[in-house]
Amino acid sequence: MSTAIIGAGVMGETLLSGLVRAGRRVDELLIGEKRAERARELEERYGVAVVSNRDAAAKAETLALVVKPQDMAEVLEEIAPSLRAGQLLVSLAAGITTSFIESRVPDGVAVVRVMPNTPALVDEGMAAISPGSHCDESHLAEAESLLGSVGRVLRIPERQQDAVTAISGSGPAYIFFVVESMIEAGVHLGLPRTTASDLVIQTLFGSAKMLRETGTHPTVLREQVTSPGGTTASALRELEVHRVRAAFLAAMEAARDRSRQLAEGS
Ligand SMILES: NC(=O)C1=CN([C@@H]2O[C@H](COP(=O)(O)OP(=O)(O)OC[C@H]3O[C@@H](n4cnc5c(N)ncnc54)[C@H](O)[C@@H]3O)[C@@H](O)[C@H]2O)C=CC1
Ligand SMILES: O=C(O)[C@@H]1CCC=N1
Repeated sequence: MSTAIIGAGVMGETLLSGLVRAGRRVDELLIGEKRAERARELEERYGVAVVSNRDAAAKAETLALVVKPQDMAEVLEEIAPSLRAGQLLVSLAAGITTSFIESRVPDGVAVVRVMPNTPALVDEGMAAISPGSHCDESHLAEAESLLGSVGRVLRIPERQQDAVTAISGSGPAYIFFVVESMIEAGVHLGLPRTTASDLVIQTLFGSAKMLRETGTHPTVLREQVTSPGGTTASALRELEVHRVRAAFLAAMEAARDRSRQLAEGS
């Protein structure tokens, strides 16, 4: 059973490397990639075959579509003549709906929409998957196995995908932004950059592990750190004064709205 990845940029390579780590045979993987230099790089790095999108569509049973939303219509136009009923298209593109894809491919081609994220690179990804209208359990299971090789997978109704994109799809960027900000603040407080960086990264890792392993609500965990009249209370007051909570709400609404716009091709 061969699987093709069309579009091997950041997310395409993340998926490819995860499949290889999970033990998928390289001769069962195909890549379609527009940039010749990038194609060569991946051939050298993974020993994987880079073929035309049409060949990938003709040969693979499952195709992961990992191009930008703005390039999706062009790719579908290119591969549609080579597709046949029974194949599975797994789209990882933000905003693009299953109906957008289904209306551009032959009847009987199954479509699953996925929102992955980059922590998949270290097998700690979070992916949300939704079935299109011609999907059965075997298609969902195949998409689950594809994304399950690089992290957790959740099945959700497609109407939730834009909100999911704003949380877990874009989410790693918010976390990295907070990390950058805390390191920079540490430098302002007089710490060497490497010390500040070590402190922030381990604090993030430890906090994430506490959330996952204790299952305790984040409010309770935050209260445990906040001694009455202490340092944390002083810091948190500043975050409230600077409306960080409201900023997250506005930021994530903007991401959700942008995901909706991408579906319209802008
Ligand atoms: N980067 C991320 O964190 C996430 C990205 N995504 C989705 O993944 C998709 C790809 O995003 P990135 O990897 O960040 O972008 P990217 O720009 O790094 O990768 C896109 C790749 O597609 C290739 N490409 C463009 N047109 C092509 C065509 N006609 N045939 C073959 N290859 C073609 C480009 O050369 C490029 O290598 C997007 O739809 C995005 O919404 C989803 C979740 C997270
Ligand atoms: O920024 C983007 O559009 C993509 C989708 C989610 C994360 N990266």
